[in-house]
Amino acid sequence: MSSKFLEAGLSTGEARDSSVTSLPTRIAANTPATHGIARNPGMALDLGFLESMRNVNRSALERRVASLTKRRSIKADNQAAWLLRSIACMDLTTLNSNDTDERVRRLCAKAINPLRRDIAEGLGLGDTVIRPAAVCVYHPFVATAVDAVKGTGIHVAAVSTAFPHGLAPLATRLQEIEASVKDGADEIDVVIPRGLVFGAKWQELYDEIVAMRAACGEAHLKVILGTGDLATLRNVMLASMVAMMAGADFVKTSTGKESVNATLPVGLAMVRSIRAYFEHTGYLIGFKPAGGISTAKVSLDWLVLMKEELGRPWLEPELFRFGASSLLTDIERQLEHHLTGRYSANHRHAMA
Ligand SMILES: O=C[C@H](O)COP(=O)(O)O
Repeated sequence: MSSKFLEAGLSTGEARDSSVTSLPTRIAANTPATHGIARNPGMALDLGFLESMRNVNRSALERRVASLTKRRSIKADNQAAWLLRSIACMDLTTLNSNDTDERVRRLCAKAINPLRRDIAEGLGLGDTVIRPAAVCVYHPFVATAVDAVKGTGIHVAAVSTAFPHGLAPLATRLQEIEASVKDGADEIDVVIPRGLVFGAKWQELYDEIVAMRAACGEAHLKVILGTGDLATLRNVMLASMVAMMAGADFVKTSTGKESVNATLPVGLAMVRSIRAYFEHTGYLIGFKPAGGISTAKVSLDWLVLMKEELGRPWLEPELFRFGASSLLTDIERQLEHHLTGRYSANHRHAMA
């Protein structure tokens, strides 16, 4: 397998339902796959635009998800290429109460060498380096992670705003962002206080996210909505839109700590908001489903959804990430199975 093969595996039209093609076609015509994506500057809060957003039909979204996930068939060789893409679009995460510097160093070591040598060799990767886009850690471990991945190109993402509930005073949350940036974080995952959504306090939510974006400086801002807490798909779409208007680089589903985390229908609602923002402003916003994504098969469903709904640019780490703590283990197992026809025990694919 060569890097050329990796690309071919993604461009052979595995997902067959192309009922929504206008955005992928337009973006493919104007946007290189990996470079030149202008950073979203945000815009003034436009309440009229929010009001004009149509109500979301949950069953229509569910039907669309079902058609995308049931009708796709990815051939075995291409499946390996897609799984490598899942790794490249991953924020390899540890967000546990018992995290330690040592655990974070092990996570970073895994990010640097995500595949066992025999698997990488079996796939014929040669000089092609496949690594997660970022490691994602709590603020106290940012400096450790920055040191551990230095020189590898792997980004360090920090959850820095009283994660996972976002309920500290705004000034405290902004200080935490500034401290993470100072310690070297390239990306900041912030979580919104969900109460602002229930109260339709869009101006307050917008102002908070604008302040967070300013505190990030050059670091990219991912805004976590905590979708499992937001009660309705309309709330999810409106909160996504407010976050993008306020300058989010990515919108992200969940913290991994809600009782319901990333689901495909909710993800589709957010992706449709990204589409609407693009149509309105011309800016491309990234998407990060996170929480409970632990199997290779489900990661393929997400990749197909991105490719079919938004197009090829959203199969790049600049615009798509999985937030996941255990997905890499299953992908490695599936790749081993692809090569040998056998599964080995999880402990042979050691994580942090
Ligand atoms: O942002 C990432 C999530 O916290 C990871 O959730 P997970 O442990 O369910 O994969």
